[in-house]
Amino acid sequence: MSSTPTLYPMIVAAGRGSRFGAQIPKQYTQLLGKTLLEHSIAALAQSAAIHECLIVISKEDTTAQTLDFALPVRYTTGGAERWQSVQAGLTHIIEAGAAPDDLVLIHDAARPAVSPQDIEAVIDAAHKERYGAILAAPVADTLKQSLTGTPAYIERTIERSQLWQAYTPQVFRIGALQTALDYVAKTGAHITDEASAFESMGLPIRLVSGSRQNIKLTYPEDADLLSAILTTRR
Ligand SMILES: Nc1ccn([C@@H]2O[C@H](COP(=O)(O)OP(=O)(O)OP(=O)(O)O)[C@@H](O)[C@H]2O)c(=O)n1
Ligand SMILES: C[C@](O)(CO)[C@H](O)COP(=O)(O)O
Repeated sequence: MSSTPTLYPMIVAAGRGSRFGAQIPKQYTQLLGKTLLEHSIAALAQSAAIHECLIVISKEDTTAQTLDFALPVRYTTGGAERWQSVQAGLTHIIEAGAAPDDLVLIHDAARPAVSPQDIEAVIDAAHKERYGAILAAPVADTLKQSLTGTPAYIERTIERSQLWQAYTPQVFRIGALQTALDYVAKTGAHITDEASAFESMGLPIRLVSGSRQNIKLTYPEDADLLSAILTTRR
């Protein structure tokens, strides 16, 4: 394992934002006068460990290259699923010369409120791991599982003492992530984060407890909450 692995940051911004329901992809929604994508890159720029970023965009995207980012950026085209966008970004990074033991940091464009402290905590943790680490937060609410059917009724409560909600950044060894995503492609597994690819291979990924303010803009009501959080960062 290299003594000083290089860190390759990537932001995934090739989604449609269908649950947000705007006319434009949610990464271009304005909060406090800037797009979500500009906010998320500015958040990465606050980390002393990050000096540039690869942005993964959809092939129809004509907006990203008109924006003003806080970091030097490069672009590559994403895929239909989020993991395929990550895989495309990984291929770009490997073709640019990354070594298998180097690290890739993957962050959602939809998470603009990640703190520099949390970014550095998950990077530090990944440096100590064979495979990687992710930001997450212990589940704080009582979780219910519903019966099938409408209206929804409770079937049972899920014991939550070992439950976490996963965030980004997620940071992995590049060679191991490439193998894990190839495994996902071969098995056709449906995954919503890269840690799941390692789990499907029985490989350990470290959980790093982070701020619950690192929310993802998913539904319309998330916009006011994120604007309030970002206002406190000014
Ligand atoms: N094919 C995809 C799907 C998602 N993403 C990115 O992954 C992040 C988290 O995904 P999500 O919140 O699900 O975004 P969308 O897929 O755009 O939202 P939705 O599922 O509501 O359509 C977002 O920054 C999104 O742009 C991506 O790069 N490529
Ligand atoms: C990667 C992620 O943000 C961790 O919570 C989440 O899995 C993205 O899921 P989505 O369904 O693509 O929003």
